Amino acid sequence: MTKIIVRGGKRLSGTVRVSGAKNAVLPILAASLLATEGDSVICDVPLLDDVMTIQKVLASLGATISYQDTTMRISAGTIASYEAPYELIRKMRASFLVMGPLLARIGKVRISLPGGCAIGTRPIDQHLKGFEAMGAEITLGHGFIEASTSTRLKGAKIYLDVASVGATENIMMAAALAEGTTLLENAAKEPEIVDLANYLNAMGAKVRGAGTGLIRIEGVESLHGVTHHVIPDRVEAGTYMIAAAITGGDVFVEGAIGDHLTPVISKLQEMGVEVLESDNGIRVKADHPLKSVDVKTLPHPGFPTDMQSQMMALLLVSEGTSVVTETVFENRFMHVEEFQKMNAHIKIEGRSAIVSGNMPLTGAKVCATDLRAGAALICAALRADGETEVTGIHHVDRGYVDITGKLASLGALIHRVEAEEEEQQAAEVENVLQAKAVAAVEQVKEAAAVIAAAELDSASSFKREKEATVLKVQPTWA
Ligand SMILES: CC(=O)N[C@H]1[C@@H](OP(=O)(O)OP(=O)(O)OC[C@H]2O[C@@H](n3ccc(=O)[nH]c3=O)[C@H](O)[C@@H]2O)O[C@H](CO)[C@@H](O)[C@@H]1O
Ligand SMILES: C=C(OP(=O)(O)O)C(=O)O
Repeated sequence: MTKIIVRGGKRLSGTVRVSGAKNAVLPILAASLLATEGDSVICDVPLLDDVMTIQKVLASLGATISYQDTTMRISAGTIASYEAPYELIRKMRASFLVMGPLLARIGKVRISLPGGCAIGTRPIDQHLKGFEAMGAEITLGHGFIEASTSTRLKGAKIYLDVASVGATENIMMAAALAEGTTLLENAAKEPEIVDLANYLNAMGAKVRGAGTGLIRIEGVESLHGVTHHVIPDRVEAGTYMIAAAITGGDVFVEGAIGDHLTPVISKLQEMGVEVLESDNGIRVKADHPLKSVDVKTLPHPGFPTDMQSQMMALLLVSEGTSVVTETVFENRFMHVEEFQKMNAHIKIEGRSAIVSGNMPLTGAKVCATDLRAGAALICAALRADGETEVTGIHHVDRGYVDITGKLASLGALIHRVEAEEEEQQAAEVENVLQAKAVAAVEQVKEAAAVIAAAELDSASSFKREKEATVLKVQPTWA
């Protein structure tokens, strides 16, 4: 089992660079399917497990992909299949984002219901409602969705019941090639939506209003490949800001954009953390004790649900009691049980967690129940007394580029043990034990031999004595 081992108590300092945003690059790579001409060149791609998964989905549909360092080149001139493979779609929620581009580009798609982190039920009704409004016929059965349209999709007025990030992105991509204008109301406003709109517009689309609740998309006949730089990952940046604050450290998070992190920055400042924004990053300085604050997750520009568990880790070591309320997903408190193994005192009441601050955290064996839970446990471990072993690392690998390397560069005592490495270590220990056992047997044998020799020696001297005696008592006639 792969694990990350952290010895807590080190104050972090130095500079850490943020990678490209996972939640921006995934829809952008899906949108590359819309380019009939020219290659799409995507720069600052974070090389994460999720990126590898979507790359495989695109390849299975007929796109050609190559990459060098963090630059990916996609050629989607030919789409060879309308069927997205089940094994890939079930692995990751964002792979469902190929539905909009496929419908718009070839008018047909067969895709399984998506998987992803177990943080709630995560329906896709708003995506489907949007496609249906644009003229797609949709059937559902046996865990699969089939959608088709005999003509080009038609622009429509679509009101989202919830400001869903994924539905906004999927509908925006489909509408980019639809006939006529689409008005998307109650759209999500996340920075990743704006990045996708910028990418689509560079490809030749006409998307206006991204970042507000009303997006207007005027459909165009075709789109072409372009070069695009992905925005920095605000959740990764926020995680390093928490890591700095929880250790009472002083860290410059290079590349972090203040405007994308307003709710996180303002909560940190309320707690007494010094946050200094500049053109090329954000510096975080903290001196304990920190004050407790209440946090409620909301769609952007509210406090991001993807930062809730990391924030909870920080609240565990602040003075007083805090209330953390999760309104975006109905089951995103699974990290609480793991924190409790580290001596955290947290009580869940409905959609809120009552967090007792100022608890001396202790190292423990814990498991990442989802991506951000894993990051939060690592943050708590940086502050805990003793050693913490975090398993469930495949979740963390979905969203953090080299988290151990980046934290170690800030002075954290952290390392990763790969499953094979662990097996190898176990085999080495077994070899050593076996060698010791063999040596012990040899020693026992040697000792036994010595004893036997001694016994033999005393037996022969006894025999010699006896013989001597016998000789002595021999009759004179012999
Ligand atoms: C790859 C990606 O970008 N993932 C992010 C995206 O996920 P994702 O796009 O899946 O999240 P959504 O914004 O769609 O989900 C928000 C809420 O809307 C509900 N909902 C969503 C769609 C739908 O058709 N019907 C419906 O009821 C969901 O169950 C959830 O309660 O936004 C989430 C909310 O900021 C983040 O936590 C994820 O990190
Ligand atoms: C929940 C997340 O991702 P996904 O939507 O891909 O499951 C996340 O990034 O925290």
